[in-house]
Amino acid sequence: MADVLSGVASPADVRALPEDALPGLCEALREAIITTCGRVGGHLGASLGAVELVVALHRVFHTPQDALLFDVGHQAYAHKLLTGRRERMHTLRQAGGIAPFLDPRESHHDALAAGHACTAISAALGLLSGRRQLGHPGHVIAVVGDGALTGGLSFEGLNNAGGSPLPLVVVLNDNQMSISANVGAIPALLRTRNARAFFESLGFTYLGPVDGHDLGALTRALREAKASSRPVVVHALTKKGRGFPPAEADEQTRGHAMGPYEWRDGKLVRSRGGRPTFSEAFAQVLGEALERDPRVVAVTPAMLEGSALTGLKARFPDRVHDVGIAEQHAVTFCAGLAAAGAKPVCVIYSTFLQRAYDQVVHDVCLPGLPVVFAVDRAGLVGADGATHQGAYDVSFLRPLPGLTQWAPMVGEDLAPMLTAALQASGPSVLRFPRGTLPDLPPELAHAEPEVAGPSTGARWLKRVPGSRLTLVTLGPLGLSALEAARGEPDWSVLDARRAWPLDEAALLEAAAGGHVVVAEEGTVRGGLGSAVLELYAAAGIAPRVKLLGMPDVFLPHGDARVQRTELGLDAAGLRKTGRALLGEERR
Ligand SMILES: Cc1ncc(C[n+]2csc(CCOP(=O)(O)OP(=O)(O)O)c2C)c(N)n1
Ligand SMILES: CC(=O)[C@@H](O)[C@H](O)COP(=O)(O)O
Ligand SMILES: [Mg+2]
Repeated sequence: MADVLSGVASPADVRALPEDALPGLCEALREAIITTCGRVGGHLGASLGAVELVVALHRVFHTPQDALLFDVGHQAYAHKLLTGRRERMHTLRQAGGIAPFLDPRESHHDALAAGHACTAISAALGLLSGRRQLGHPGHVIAVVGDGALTGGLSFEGLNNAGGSPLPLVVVLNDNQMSISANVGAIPALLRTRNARAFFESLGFTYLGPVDGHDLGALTRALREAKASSRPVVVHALTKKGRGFPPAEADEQTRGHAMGPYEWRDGKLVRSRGGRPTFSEAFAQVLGEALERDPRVVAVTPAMLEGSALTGLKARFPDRVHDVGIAEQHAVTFCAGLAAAGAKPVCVIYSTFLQRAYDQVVHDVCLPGLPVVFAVDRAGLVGADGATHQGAYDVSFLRPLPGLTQWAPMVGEDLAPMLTAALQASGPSVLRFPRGTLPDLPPELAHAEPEVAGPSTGARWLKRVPGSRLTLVTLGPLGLSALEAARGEPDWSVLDARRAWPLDEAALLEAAAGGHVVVAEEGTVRGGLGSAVLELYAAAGIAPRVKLLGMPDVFLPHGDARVQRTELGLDAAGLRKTGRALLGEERR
């Protein structure tokens, strides 16, 4: 089977295959996807479901002359395998390896980069319009999921495309799943005859529904779409996880994303256990808040699973809202809930909050509504790479008047910070990272009331009278700083606890020794470190300050722990920076 695939180095080879070789090609692609994800993890379910679609697209269209755009890009492993990346597929999502999503810098068969959902239709229409304006021929095809049709950006694209004469091809890959089961009215409509009327009324020719695993039917529909002189939608019905029974049977996500060790010897092994993640610990305290106060509600834009809210959704079906891939709506919906007197907690990944910036500014902060943003995946995210890094939330939220930004260091911080946020009269953020909860270090184990205490200011993790240097940190980095300061008798460590507003008195005290290192897992530019420098400038003092964090580049995929070390954010790196800062002065 693998032999069919090894003879395919480019889409031209796919087109050259006889029709009767295609089922074997699809089987080989599935085998390669399952093996790759088994070894290194990845977006298994969506890629398995799109195998026939990808093969049919490459049979009918000719990339790169024709531009093929996949929404998000998580369903496109077959496309990667058919476009010259097969031999490097084992490096998927690892440092220096094949990218998690699509990127023209990796292959000229990838028309545009993505990673966030709902961009494909707008991007494809822009590409087609630009190509036509510049006299370039070629078709442009946007492959979008049914989940993407819960997002407003997709509809902005459909509105523009349906009113335009350009022959954009939209392939709707409808598997009735987002990450979890898809939600809302539009996915329901897609399974009725009204789907045709819906797209036709938006100005598209509608082809389908077609069985998205029937190569012949798909190829015929795509050929018809290719011949169209108007915008056209090909509606393909697919099954997420197709061809891998454990993924097909996974009722929660149909194998949406798998860790590397979850499939062994043909069996799915869910390698759970160990310490809970920050998301799970947050869901636990959120559950307690939901129990305690009937006004509390939780809102997620399509990330029930990743945000560990599936259990809460089952327990509080009417108070945990999955609103679809609709970050802007999620935030403004929370504004409405808060205006009604409810206490909304918008649980949202840092990277996806970017899409709802105006809603945070205009709908929540400007009226000062008490919405709580639980900002998950804040900091390095690892394998998902540049599109998903939680790099910017502190920097883009810090200028907003009245918004308090909490950063728990340990799991014990979550409950008091959530309580403070729920009691506040204005908006708050709690930012926490991807990954498991850290252990309490011995220094703090005995001081639990202080660690878990209701203090609203910064927290001295180590306070040495007359210290020469203070490590100021945000979130779990406080633990690395504490480790770095062990054996350094004249270093103090201050956990800022909030990125904004600052605990000015504590931070001015931190500067008294003349040396300050500020470390955070967010972009250095505009982050906590910048805020500390602004404070010192306003106070007219000039300690020697070194800022550590995420640099001024888009950090690619890789192992987050390794990246943390490379950025000098582990204990050894912090110690080295502190010593260098003191050493520079000696010289
Ligand atoms: C703006 C944004 N929000 C959330 C996500 C997380 N996400 C990635 S894939 C996905 C589900 C997409 O569903 P669909 O478009 O139907 O594709 P499928 O996975 O079913 O093939 C979600 C919610 C994202 N990538 N971008
Ligand atoms: C493609 C996408 O956006 C999601 O599937 C994302 O990869 C989930 O990330 P987590 O694994 O951190 O939940
Ligand atoms: Mg889907």
